[in-house]
Amino acid sequence: MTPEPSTPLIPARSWAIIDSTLREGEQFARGNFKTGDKIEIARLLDAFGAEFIEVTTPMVGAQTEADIRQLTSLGLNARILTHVRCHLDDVQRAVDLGVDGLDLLFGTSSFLREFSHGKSIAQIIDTASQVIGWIKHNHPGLQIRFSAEDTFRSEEADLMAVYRAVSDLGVHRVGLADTVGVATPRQVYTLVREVRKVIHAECGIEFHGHNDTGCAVSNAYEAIEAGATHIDTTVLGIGERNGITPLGGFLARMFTFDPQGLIDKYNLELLPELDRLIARLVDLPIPWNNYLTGEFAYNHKAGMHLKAIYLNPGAYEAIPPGVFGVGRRIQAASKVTGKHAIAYKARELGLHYGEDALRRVTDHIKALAEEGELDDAHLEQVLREWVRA
Ligand SMILES: CC(=O)SCCNC(=O)CCNC(=O)[C@H](O)C(C)(C)COP(=O)(O)OP(=O)(O)OC[C@H]1O[C@@H](n2cnc3c(N)ncnc32)[C@H](O)[C@@H]1OP(=O)(O)O
Ligand SMILES: O=C(O)CCC(=O)C(=O)O
Ligand SMILES: [Mg+2]
Repeated sequence: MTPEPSTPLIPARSWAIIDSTLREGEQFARGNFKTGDKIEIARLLDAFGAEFIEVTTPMVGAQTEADIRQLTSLGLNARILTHVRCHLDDVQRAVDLGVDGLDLLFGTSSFLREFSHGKSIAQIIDTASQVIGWIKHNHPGLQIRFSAEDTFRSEEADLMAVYRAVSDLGVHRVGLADTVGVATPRQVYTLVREVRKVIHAECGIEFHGHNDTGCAVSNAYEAIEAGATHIDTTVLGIGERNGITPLGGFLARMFTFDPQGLIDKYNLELLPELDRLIARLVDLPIPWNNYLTGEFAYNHKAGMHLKAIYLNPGAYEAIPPGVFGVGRRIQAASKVTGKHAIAYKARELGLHYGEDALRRVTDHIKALAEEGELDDAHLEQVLREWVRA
């Protein structure tokens, strides 16, 4: 059963995922994928239905370059993009690897202009013009994206000059990157609206958001509300520092607006497998409170919740877990349980109590559970003994 969409509806067809597990994810502390891992990740993302897969720059080295060739020869439906500096050397090394597009970037904040590459805004625009001009002339079939790294600590006038210039040069997308995860949802919304005004109508807008202040999912959502067309994600949110918008969290957010649109576009039931694959490869557990797939993401415990959950799970679930291939857990035998949950459990065992007996057995179970949850066998034992008593 899918819930009624809340308003406003944001159609899932209005945006696409650029999954960067194979690029931003390689910048995660534990991200060090081998060739076989990369193929496994790419195939599963493709089976899931990710529209784009972003991979690391071939400038990393010969192995990465060979891996990109392998990935682009797999015949995936997902388009493969490589993330490269706005430099002719990098671009020329990337164009013959079979990729569908290049994600160019240049830092525009004073931090990155001073401490990363040392270029002024005029020099950035000049270099972008040479690099983009070269790609369009020599490889007109390639998609080009230009991103202003550290967008949200850049001067708005500088950003508008850069975005207008690259849009005039014919890029397919511009990127806004919250590189240090400092942007608020309102800032993201406002800036995307402003960028929309200075770029061509057919130019897409991509958002890349880090999660340092916990806003990566909400910022991605606000970007879309304001007109962004592409969102960068990684599986489990892995990336530099504490990562970026997690694929699962983003899907959970967007599902509430257009459930059927997501079901039509993606094989959502593959999400747990994706999360498990990345958790295994980075040798970390899936967090207990992970969106949708965490061990307790669908755990129901309090008596007031349980009464309603048994009647209709939608009472305490925004998203039906089955759609994402996960199950719910009913924790009926805790100190915060109630008589409805106990009656339900008893009925499952073919046991029935009168009103008084139900109250007493419930109170007995609550008291026992003061020391901790009763497991299923213990609960069954108590319920059966109570009938005999
Ligand atoms: C926010 C982000 O995630 S951005 C993406 C980050 N991704 C990566 O760094 C990819 C992996 N990186 C690497 O393998 C290496 O850093 C390489 C191959 C790209 C470069 O390695 P090195 O030549 O040894 O340089 P190093 O990494 O120390 O320094 C970065 C260089 O990139 C330059 N640079 C930084 N941003 C840009 C840009 N947008 N466009 C062009 N050049 C840039 C810097 O000026 C510096 O070059 P310099 O030494 O001539 O000043
Ligand atoms: O290229 C981009 O848009 C994003 C680069 C990046 O990883 C970042 O700025 O955090
Ligand atoms: Mg990043």
